[in-house]
Amino acid sequence: KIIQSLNEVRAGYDYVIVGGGTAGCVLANRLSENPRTKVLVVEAGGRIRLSNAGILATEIPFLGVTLPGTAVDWNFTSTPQAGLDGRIIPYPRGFVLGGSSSIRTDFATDLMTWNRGSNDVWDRWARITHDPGWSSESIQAFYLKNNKIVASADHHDTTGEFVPPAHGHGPVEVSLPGFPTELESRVFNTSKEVGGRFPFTVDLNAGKTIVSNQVDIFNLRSDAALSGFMQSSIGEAKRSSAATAYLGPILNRTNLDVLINTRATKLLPSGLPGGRLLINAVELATNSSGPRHRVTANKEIILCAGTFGSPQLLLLSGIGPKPTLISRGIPSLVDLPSVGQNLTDHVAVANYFLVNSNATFDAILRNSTLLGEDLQEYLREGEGLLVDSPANTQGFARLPSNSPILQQFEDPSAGPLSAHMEYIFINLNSPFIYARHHLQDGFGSFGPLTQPSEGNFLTVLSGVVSPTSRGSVSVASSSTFDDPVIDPALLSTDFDILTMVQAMKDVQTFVSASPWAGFVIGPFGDLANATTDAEKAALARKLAVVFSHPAGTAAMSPVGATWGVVDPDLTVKGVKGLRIVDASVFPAIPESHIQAVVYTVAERAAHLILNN
Ligand SMILES: Cc1cc2nc3c(=O)[nH]c(=O)nc-3n(C[C@H](O)[C@H](O)[C@H](O)COP(=O)(O)OP(=O)(O)OC[C@H]3O[C@@H](n4cnc5c(N)ncnc54)[C@H](O)[C@@H]3O)c2cc1C
Repeated sequence: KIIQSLNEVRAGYDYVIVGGGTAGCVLANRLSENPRTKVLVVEAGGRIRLSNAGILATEIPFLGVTLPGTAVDWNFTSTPQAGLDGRIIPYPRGFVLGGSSSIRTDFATDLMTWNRGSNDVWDRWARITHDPGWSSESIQAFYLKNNKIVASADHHDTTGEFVPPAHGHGPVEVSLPGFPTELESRVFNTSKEVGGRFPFTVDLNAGKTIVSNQVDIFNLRSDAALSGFMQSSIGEAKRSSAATAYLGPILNRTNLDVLINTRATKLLPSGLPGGRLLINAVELATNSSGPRHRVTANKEIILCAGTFGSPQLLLLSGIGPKPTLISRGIPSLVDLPSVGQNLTDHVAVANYFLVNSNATFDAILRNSTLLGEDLQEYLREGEGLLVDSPANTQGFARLPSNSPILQQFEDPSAGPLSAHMEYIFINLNSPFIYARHHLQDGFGSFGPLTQPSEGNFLTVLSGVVSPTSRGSVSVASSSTFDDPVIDPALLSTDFDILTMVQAMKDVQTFVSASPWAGFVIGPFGDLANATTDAEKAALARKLAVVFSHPAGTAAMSPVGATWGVVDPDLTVKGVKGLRIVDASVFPAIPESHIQAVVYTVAERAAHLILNN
């Protein structure tokens, strides 16, 4: 059940899970399957489905534009980013049950994209950690356990649009795009026009995100006249989050308590059995000056507080680089230099094109009355503009094997099945709305630019998915109620900026093909003037933001390694009784969107914990 008061917390549980986010909800579900096992989840944010417009918006697929800085976001920001002309960028993170799988923000970055990661991604993890349990073959059972394909928003026959055995029987609902739009036909016709240069993959989640190693490869469906191929975590026109898929259905278990609006403020040690620090209790508080409460775990404490929250809690508890701890006045218990290091994220730039159409969704984004009508329609009939995410085509590409970039730098990708670059075409998915509002695509406000007051737009996001930039997360004080210091060091390497320039050039090449003739008028704004590589690089630094995929700050490494934070079984090095399960443990960022990878890690973690 959900509990809201520290007085309702039992003195002890078998497992205490810190963070009711994406991974935390998976563990809450799996670890409480046995009714004799008592589980507590502690979540800093609140619950879903409150009578609050902002929280309602967490469920509605299209509303990527309505939750800037709301109560469901931690509202973090980065440090000034030298690679982004010194800009400070917003860093959204879910502050609600379901965590980051439950939120979206005004950057339209949350498209609920569902990517398993190529086989290379997992096989590289197995190589890095020396644990074959992380190989693509081994993790497949845990991937199949977390998701299933459900009907798309328009309930069309999706036979042939995905590979059924590549999808499972788990609680997260994943669907193909519903209603076709004119953008898709242009994307697919471009693929057909250039033929072999643009091979396609029927299902990006069947092991390969790349089908051959050439320049400008977009993984497009050759026969996709009726729908696109981006898979999204949407079911029955609603976001399928860790909260709705894993937690909601089991809240009646009497052995599970979910304490909301409460933070874990510190991990409490209780001795040094066998020379290893034993952590078996957590300190909890509802505000910075309020009383502290202690709760004990008989078996394990599992940190699922995310890429920023988990290292923050380790540091505040004296587990991390000794010099940092000393400088913050925190007594050092375990000197683990890698805590908070290796922060990696995917950087993205929105490429805007002016289009010759009055059918984009720009009008609706400019008009709160129209958006209000659509919300009413969604609530009344479950139909309309808001039923789908605003993007249905996704492409991944490798740099050409003869690219000067690869001659200059070692290939940072996981392997030939993985990409260096990604492209997303932002459009609209509902012919119903098309008929009503004459909308098709538009200006996805993604980054520092706001929507112009007039004009119709196509937005193509280009991203670097194999970045070599590495940043860090740290603490400024000894309190969990102070924000962590987040420095993703975006575009801080030559590889990343050169690859971003290549991605931006690819986008322009692609929309210059004949299917876009008469539709794309030309690049909009600064993109129109950025004709040289140097000008494109400058524009990237001016516009780039993150895809919100931070990872790697408590990375896995082999048993006995002097680097890394957790062993391959996700137990914290040098500590007993403590595991970390969330995106912080990724030893390398996948070359794809990462929520499905988090779910898969969490399913394997549950298996490891229960078989301990
Ligand atoms: C705006 C946005 C858009 C995204 N879009 C996509 C997408 O389209 N596709 C995709 O694949 N991925 C996407 N992602 C990334 C993906 O959602 C995350 O990588 C993933 O959900 C992270 O899961 P996690 O379990 O590591 O952390 P989270 O889900 O963030 O969970 C951490 C939880 O811990 C809680 N917490 C933190 N500190 C404490 C504390 N001290 N005490 C108690 N609780 C605490 C937090 O409130 C949160 O609920 C997006 C992320 C964001 C923010």
